[in-house]
Amino acid sequence: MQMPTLWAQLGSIMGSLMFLSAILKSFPPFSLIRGYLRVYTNRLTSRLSPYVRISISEYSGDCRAFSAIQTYLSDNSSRLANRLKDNFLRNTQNPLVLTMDDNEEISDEFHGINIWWVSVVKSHEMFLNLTFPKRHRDLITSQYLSHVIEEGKAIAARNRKIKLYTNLPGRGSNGLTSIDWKHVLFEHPASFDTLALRPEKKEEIVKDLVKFKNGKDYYAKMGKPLKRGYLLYGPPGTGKSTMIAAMANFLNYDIYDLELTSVENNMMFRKLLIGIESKSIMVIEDIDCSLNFTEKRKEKKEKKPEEEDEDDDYRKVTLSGLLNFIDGIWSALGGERIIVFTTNYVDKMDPALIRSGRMDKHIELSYCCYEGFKVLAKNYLDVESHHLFGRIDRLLKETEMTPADVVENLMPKSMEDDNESCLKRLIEALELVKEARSRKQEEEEKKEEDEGNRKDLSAEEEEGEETRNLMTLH
Ligand SMILES: Nc1ncnc2c1ncn2[C@@H]1O[C@H](COP(=O)(O)OP(=O)(O)OP(=O)(O)O)[C@@H](O)[C@H]1O
Ligand SMILES: [Mg+2]
Repeated sequence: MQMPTLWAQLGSIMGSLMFLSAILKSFPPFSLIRGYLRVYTNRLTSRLSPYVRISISEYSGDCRAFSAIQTYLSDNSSRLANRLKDNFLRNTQNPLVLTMDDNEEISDEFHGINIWWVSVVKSHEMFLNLTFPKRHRDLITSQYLSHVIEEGKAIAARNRKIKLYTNLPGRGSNGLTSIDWKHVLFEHPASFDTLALRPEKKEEIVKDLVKFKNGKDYYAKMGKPLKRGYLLYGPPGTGKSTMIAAMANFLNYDIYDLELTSVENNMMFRKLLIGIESKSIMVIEDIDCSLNFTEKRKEKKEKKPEEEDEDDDYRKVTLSGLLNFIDGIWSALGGERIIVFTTNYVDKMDPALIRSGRMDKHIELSYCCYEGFKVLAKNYLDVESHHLFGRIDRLLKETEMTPADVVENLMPKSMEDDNESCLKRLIEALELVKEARSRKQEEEEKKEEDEGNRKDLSAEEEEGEETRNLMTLH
């Protein structure tokens, strides 16, 4: 529905009066008259008009509310507006967002009341002008506007695409190494449904995440910052990275994959940490290796003290720097943040880093269990029961195979591969692993036995020697 024409015409009369006043502007004695003219024409139109116009500026008030209104209108504009403006938010990796063109009009309806929105740009400032019948002023200002803001926020949350950030080193304008987050859209299909894990463990993790996500009030009451730390540990190929992807998809959080080895000093580190937005998961993979690297660099430097800067200790990324960050800076920033460390060697971890309170939850990812296999069979073969499942269950109990290896054997390799042949291939692989394992066990037992025999033999020899010595003494 178009804005009422009578009032549009009145608007054009006003425009003419404004034009007249602009001409008068060039004559200084008339500038006063011009001012009065504007005030009175505005008053006259607003008195006579049965409509009210509210103007919302992008710079006044709550900018989040403004952007929520924009989102709401953008969503509606794809249906309602005649002309659309393609607007790539920030950069081209973001999805195409359609927004209102300048001076584009959009009509909306609320409880049967017609409302018109117009976007106007004046001196680089954007305004969203809202026109509605005067008699509904209370309803529009109290209910409609909050409805638009809430709806806009909900649309933004629904359309939010997860991003994967990585810290890539580059050269700053001063020629020095600089480091910043670069992102791509994150389109990993992993979810807790497709994760091969014991159901009770899966449930426990999901519950923990839900509690965190809904825990804003609880954390505020406790005076705790809204952050949670997880340590994922287990052999390669057991799903640590896959679980991070599942967590991000579940929470709809961005991932910040921090490559610690390319962070040269604590200043850079701080800069990166401050650049991490709320609703995010910061990941440091293979934390044992990352920290070893920095420790080694420290050792190397310590050998040449003459080369060290005065504040060198401050500049290096150290374990204590990392821990300080976890305890301090980030908490002060507010927002909802999760930190995940992964390692293949939990025993090698510095106890200070993993002591309780630092990482809230330690999650072990281990070899594939039968329940995990069933999830993988459903994911990759779309099969939920099969006469070979029983044999696979027994073999998985007798031997150890990572979910990654199960996937590798289970995946169809050609068009001729059917469920039976895929499952048989997995059985063969499991039997090979089992055989290799029992051979290794036998070899170890034999080695132990040989060592035992050798020890007995040398003990006997020693005993014989002692007896001979005693005999010569006598
Ligand atoms: N628990 C699992 N559930 C489902 N798929 C899995 C699981 N573990 C491994 N996979 C499969 O194996 C591949 C490798 O797993 P992933 O990269 O998550 O292992 P990882 O534990 O992070 O290994 P690494 O220690 O080498 O980083 C995944 O792409 C996925 O296909
Ligand atoms: Mg990994």
